[in-house]
Amino acid sequence: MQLGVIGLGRMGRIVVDRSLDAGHDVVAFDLDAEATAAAAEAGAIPADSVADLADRLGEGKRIWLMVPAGDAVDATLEELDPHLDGGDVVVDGGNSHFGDSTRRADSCPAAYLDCGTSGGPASAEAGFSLMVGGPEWAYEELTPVFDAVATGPAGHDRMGPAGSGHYVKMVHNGVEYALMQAYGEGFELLHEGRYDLDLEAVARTWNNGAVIRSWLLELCEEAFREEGADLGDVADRVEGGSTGTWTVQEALEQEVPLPLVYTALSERFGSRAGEDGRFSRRLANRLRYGFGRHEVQRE
Ligand SMILES: NC(=O)C1=CN([C@@H]2O[C@H](COP(=O)(O)OP(=O)(O)OC[C@H]3O[C@@H](n4cnc5c(N)ncnc54)[C@H](O)[C@@H]3O)[C@@H](O)[C@H]2O)C=CC1
Ligand SMILES: O=C(CO)[C@H](O)[C@H](O)COP(=O)(O)O
Repeated sequence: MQLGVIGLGRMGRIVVDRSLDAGHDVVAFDLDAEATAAAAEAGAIPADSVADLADRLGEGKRIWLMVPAGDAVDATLEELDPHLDGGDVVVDGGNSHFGDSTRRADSCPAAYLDCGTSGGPASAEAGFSLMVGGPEWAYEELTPVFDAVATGPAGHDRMGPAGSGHYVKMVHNGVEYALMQAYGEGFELLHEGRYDLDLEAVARTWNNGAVIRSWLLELCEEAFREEGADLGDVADRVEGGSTGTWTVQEALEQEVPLPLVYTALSERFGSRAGEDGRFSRRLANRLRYGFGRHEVQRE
């Protein structure tokens, strides 16, 4: 299949590389010319604008957007609009709000797939987990690309109609916040508590057979190995928060109690309000680098 990829940062570049590896042809564009040139070096056909990318794709365009959520998605869709028709498919693989995605699906001339993407840049080799919303025919049409970008056929599925893919990814991120909070609290007590413990050894032991083993816990182990058991100069400041905020807003609207997600989100806000250093938040700060390559805030 021929795939156009717009947005070649940490995540988009992985979409390009995994698609190329699976034998697909890729036309690539990023506002940053260096990112486009790097994708070309890897084997993609470079485009010098959104219009150029659309021209190079011809009829039956399949286009994957991996730009920051919000204005960049709308700006790209506006540029694509005159080049699209009902036989084309656009995938938004970023962390867009599900409400934005349903609005875009309504106005986009092409079939529109909202695709929640999990795994982060750290999953370049293993592949992502993809949660897709939108028309069934478009999902089936893009399945060879989803097979390539995900861990394989089991790593993606159609969640339902427009918006559902990003809705599921929003809730996924709420769970991610709560899990980070839970591990953070446990390690904080172990760090402050009555024994002088090697937290890397604790995490390694837990990761081998314990009920609470997980990839996030492997990233805790990695963080202690690389930063030291006291997390060195990793600051008590946790950035991000948009997807967790949306999760809590949706829970309030649906009257579903989500105290853990709300607490984890509040901890992030607290970390940015000058409250004093908490080990749990320092670990959350470092874990965001582990899965997302988000910059670590340091003292
Ligand atoms: N980093 C992560 O762990 C994950 C990120 N995501 C989502 O994937 C999307 C991309 O994230 P990253 O790759 O991490 O960001 P990034 O900042 O590494 O890359 C974004 C790229 O988009 C380009 N760009 C921005 N506006 C553009 C436009 N109008 N036209 C063309 N290119 C444009 C930038 O030059 C940059 O190369 C975001 O929505 C993010 O929330 C989703 C899952 C995990
Ligand atoms: O979607 C992701 C992981 O699943 C991204 O890494 C996202 O940026 C995480 O959210 P936040 O930036 O609020 O920590």
